[in-house]
Amino acid sequence: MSFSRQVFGAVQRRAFSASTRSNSKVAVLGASGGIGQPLSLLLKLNPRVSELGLYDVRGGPGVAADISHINTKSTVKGYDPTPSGLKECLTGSEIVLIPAGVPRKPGMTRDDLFNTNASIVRDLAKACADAAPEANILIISNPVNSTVPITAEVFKSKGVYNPKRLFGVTTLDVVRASRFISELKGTDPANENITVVGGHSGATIVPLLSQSGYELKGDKLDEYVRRVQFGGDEVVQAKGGAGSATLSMAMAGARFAESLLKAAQGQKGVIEPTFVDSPLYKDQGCDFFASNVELGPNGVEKIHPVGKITPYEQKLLDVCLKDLAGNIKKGVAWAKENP
Ligand SMILES: NC(=O)c1ccc[n+]([C@@H]2O[C@H](COP(=O)([O-])OP(=O)(O)OC[C@H]3O[C@@H](n4cnc5c(N)ncnc54)[C@H](O)[C@@H]3O)[C@@H](O)[C@H]2O)c1
Ligand SMILES: O=C(O)C[C@H](O)C(=O)O
Repeated sequence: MSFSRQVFGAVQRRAFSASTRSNSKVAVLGASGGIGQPLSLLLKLNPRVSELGLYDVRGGPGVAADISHINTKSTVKGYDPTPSGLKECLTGSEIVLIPAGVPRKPGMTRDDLFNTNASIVRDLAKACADAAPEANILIISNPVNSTVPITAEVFKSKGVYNPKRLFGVTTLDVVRASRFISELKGTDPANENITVVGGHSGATIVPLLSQSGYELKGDKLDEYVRRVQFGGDEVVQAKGGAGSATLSMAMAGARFAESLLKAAQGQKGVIEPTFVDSPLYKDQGCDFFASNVELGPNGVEKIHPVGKITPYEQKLLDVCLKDLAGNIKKGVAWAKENP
């Protein structure tokens, strides 16, 4: 049963019927924010989650108190920004989602967030490496192309890096690519699943429409690709300085967490696009790359190659790899200089 169906079922039936393991603790770091709150709400509605830890530099216990009244079985606890609060929130977590950090304003690129968010993610990664070294770490904070390599460096420096358990969440790009093609083709977006590879910013986002069997030509194809690559900017503009995508991101983050939980609980063939430590383009300076990844009880089970693409898509990929290599290099260098 799909997650959205489970959510609606939960709300309507007041009880969950899913056969689930009872020990999946999930932590959200940045739980009071624009993404953190709806993401925590969706996780509370997920019967696969037994315990929710909600941490933020401000307001974690308030959000937790509110969400804890929802009549699903999981327990919820909020944590304040004390060293013991963060440690307690993380201890025993199977999944840690990190949407902590500042969002863009109009005119900014995701890379403009680097100076603020790099240290936020580094410090939270240190706490994760100490208190939950075996958890699946899901990085949402931008710029994802750099914050994921920063997290890897932190885990490496503490001797606990497991490349199979670190994920940059790029699900929103696939959600958008699927929704936008359904608008053009008049199909049900729930049945679309467009492959998107690369990274998570501008030209590093590469939708592979040809693999879905659809064909767009000329300006129509250019416009579609541009909309997928710059969908985030659409929301930033529309919010006029009040932040970036939060609700759609919460849905995407909850979907990815659900997929990891399904895979951990024994379901086979769970595939999600995600930005991981990947062999695919290491020879071009990209130690991390988003492609379809089969998930399993140990995190990354199998990284799928990009597959057959058109000459048009190859050009997009070439531009992507150049930009992405720079973003990754920047994150690694910063983490080494700012341990
Ligand atoms: N990966 C994606 O597809 C994607 C999509 C949308 C947004 N984002 C990114 O997610 C991040 C959060 O966006 P938002 O709209 O929720 O921002 P927001 O400002 O609404 O919320 C961020 C939250 O992080 C908290 N925070 C800041 N420093 C912290 C720390 N050291 N420890 C714990 N919490 C801390 C803040 O108190 C705040 O509650 C941004 O960097 C944004 O660019 C990524
Ligand atoms: O656009 C942003 O800055 C937020 C996020 O990365 C998005 O794709 O919506």
